[in-house]
Amino acid sequence: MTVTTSSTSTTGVTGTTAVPGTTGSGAAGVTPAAPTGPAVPAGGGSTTDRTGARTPAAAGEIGDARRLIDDLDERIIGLIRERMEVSDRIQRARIASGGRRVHLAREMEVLRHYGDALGRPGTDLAMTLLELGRGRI
Ligand SMILES: O=C(O)C(=O)C[C@]1(C(=O)O)C=C[C@@H](O)C=C1
Repeated sequence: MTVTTSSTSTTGVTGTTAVPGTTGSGAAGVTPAAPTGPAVPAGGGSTTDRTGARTPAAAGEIGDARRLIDDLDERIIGLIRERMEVSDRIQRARIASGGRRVHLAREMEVLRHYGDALGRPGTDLAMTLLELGRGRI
């Protein structure tokens, strides 16, 4: 199944773009443009492009900021992978010494660290990082 979203550039050109992960084939997840959506949002107003902006200036700013976010996300993913490797190394050492994979007291420290820094979503993030490191328990 392919889900498409309607988009209209600030130049008024309307097309469709596949939502990532919803295409059955195609590496880039992009389907050929086929005009479907309205050129003007329901309820009036100016045109929007794929950023949701209503002006070219805002679209440019959002596009620039999204590139920064994509770069940050790539670095975050790299750090997460690095964390997983270090976590695996610790667990192997503990298991080889006769200990258990999981060390709950340490997990509490990690959860508190993220919770103190980022609040409840930080605790959730730490739970995910721990799961990535040692699997589900
Ligand atoms: O610090 C440890 O002892 C680890 O094994 C690493 C780690 C983690 O990913 O932070 C993973 C599993 C443990 O249950 C606790 C923490």
